[in-house]
Amino acid sequence: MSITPLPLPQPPAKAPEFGRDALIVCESLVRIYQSGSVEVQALQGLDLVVDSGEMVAVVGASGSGKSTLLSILAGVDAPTAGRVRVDRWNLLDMSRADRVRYRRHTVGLVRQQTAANLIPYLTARQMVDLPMTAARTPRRVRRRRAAELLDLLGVAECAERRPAQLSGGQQMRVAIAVALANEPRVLLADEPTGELDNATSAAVFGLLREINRRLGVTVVIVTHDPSVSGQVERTVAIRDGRTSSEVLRRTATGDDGAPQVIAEEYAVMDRTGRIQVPRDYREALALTRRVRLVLEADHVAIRPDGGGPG
Ligand SMILES: Nc1ncnc2c1ncn2[C@@H]1O[C@H](COP(=O)(O)OP(=O)(O)OP(=O)(O)O)[C@@H](O)[C@H]1O
Repeated sequence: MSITPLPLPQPPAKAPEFGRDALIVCESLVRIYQSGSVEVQALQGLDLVVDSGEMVAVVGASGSGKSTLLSILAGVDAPTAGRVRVDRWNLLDMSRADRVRYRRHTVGLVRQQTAANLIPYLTARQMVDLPMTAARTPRRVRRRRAAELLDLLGVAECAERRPAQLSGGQQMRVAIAVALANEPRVLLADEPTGELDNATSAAVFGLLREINRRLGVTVVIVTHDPSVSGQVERTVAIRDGRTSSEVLRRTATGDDGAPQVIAEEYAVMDRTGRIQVPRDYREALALTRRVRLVLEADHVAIRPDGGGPG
């Protein structure tokens, strides 16, 4: 029996470089931790592309590799293999001096425990001033910018207070102001609302959205809280150290003319064509080890194995 192959669309002569125009590109990122004789693969070939100006949430269960990813993007940790570029920096191959420059100017990091971001004996204004002093910003500019940032974050009245005199929400706002002090292109936040009550977390999210919109800073938030996807336009899910799916939200006009938020889930395909089929889909059709892929004119179908030698 002969099978007539479907005519395949012609690929472009030269495929464009993966994530060429993006601000953040992670490709096949691997991070292996060695603890004693045990190897832990925290990231197992993760792909992620974030465009300039985006606000993205990275969600995943505890241990899925979220904090590891953020530490690598922050220049605090180095990957074992793969490719990672932020702005013009190749994070896999960076001198010590460049790493300092990168951490000082390109990224701002807000850590998971609110207290870890703050210095107990400094006031809010002094803490925002510190990264600018390290960057040798003139005193006059530092003063003005610290006042502007504390005002933007809604904690202008806390400028002369130390961390112990601030509420959890105020501490987080000051920590964000500190992270923004040197005008980074990227703000990275690890569980920024993990220790806050619902109302305070909603307020902090609103602020992050405003910073993203008003300052044009690209924001990447890592959290185990799936409800966060309701707060951002794009949510990337990671599972077992790999990107598994993305949810995109957009506003469209419904039949009644009212605006409606539409959330669509996509599977993420890596460069070699691998995708992860969600467990509920696999279970619904009893998809197991072997499936049939069928190329149709405008889609690829995955069908259960019809039998035969196993
Ligand atoms: N320094 C380290 N040494 C050894 N193993 C580590 C180290 N840091 C992380 N791991 C392991 O790597 C895996 C991923 O950890 P990571 O902290 O990135 O996950 P996470 O998704 O941020 O989890 P959580 O939500 O609990 O913070 C886990 O199995 C963790 O135990």
